[in-house]
Amino acid sequence: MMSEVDAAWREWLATNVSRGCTQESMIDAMVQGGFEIDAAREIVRRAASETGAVASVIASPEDETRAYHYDACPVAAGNTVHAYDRDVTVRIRFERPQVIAFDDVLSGEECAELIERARHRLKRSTTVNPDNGSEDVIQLRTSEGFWFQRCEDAFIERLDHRISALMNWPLEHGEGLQILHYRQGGEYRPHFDYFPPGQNGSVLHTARGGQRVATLIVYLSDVEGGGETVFPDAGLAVMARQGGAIYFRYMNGRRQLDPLTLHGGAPVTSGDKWIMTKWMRERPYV
Ligand SMILES: O=C(O)CCC(=O)C(=O)O
Ligand SMILES: [Fe+2]
Repeated sequence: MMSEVDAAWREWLATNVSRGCTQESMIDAMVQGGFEIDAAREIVRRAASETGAVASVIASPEDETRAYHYDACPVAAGNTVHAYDRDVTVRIRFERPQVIAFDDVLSGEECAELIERARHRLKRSTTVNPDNGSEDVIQLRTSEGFWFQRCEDAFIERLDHRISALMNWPLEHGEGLQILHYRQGGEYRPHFDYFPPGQNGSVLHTARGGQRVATLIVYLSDVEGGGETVFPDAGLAVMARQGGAIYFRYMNGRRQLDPLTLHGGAPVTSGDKWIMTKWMRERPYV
């Protein structure tokens, strides 16, 4: 457990406070980064009062525009999107944060094939260590995962093309598809998919392709109980339904990051949960 706030964490705190992040979201991120919850609460409270005092002295009209600016929705208006080789149904559009839920991104057969291919190749999921960028197994993320190489064969290539068309973002900017399996009791506590600016570990991850800009999570199975994707600061929960997906965007054209995209996978109370995730980067991921 960490209790010391080094220079990188200090900068991260100051940036997030001035950007208007909620204290709860910062506390969550610090706990994910290895801090004890009470220490994180106290550190965030102190940072908010210090930075808040400075900010109020230097406040200018510009500060009001520092809140995350929402660019136009990445998915064109309409009830269906033609994505490469498939018509995908739009279910829900949410503006703040920018979240879109879809049905029929994958067929039942495609979901089953992905699960079969991944089943024997799963490894316990890791999380990025904020200090040194290494991938650690921690309790906050109890699932098993497997990565496909981008376009590794004809089947995966077709899905990579479809997902890139759906996300309206170049295929070359995408990480390889990741499969995750949660058993009963498995969960992924609230976190950001972007690499927190100002953390040493983030440097390693953004060296290739830059920052993450958006996520697509495809549900490969229905879940008997629990397992919804939750956005605690937005008061939003999306149920896992086989073939459906959720798209959320957190970096805009000004390179601001949207703290409202704090999200997690709620505990699976009954049955299994399988998902497939695509993360898009700001630049080609090569
Ligand atoms: O399991 C979920 O619904 C969320 C997964 C997630 O947030 C992630 O893999 O980054
Ligand atoms: Fe995530």
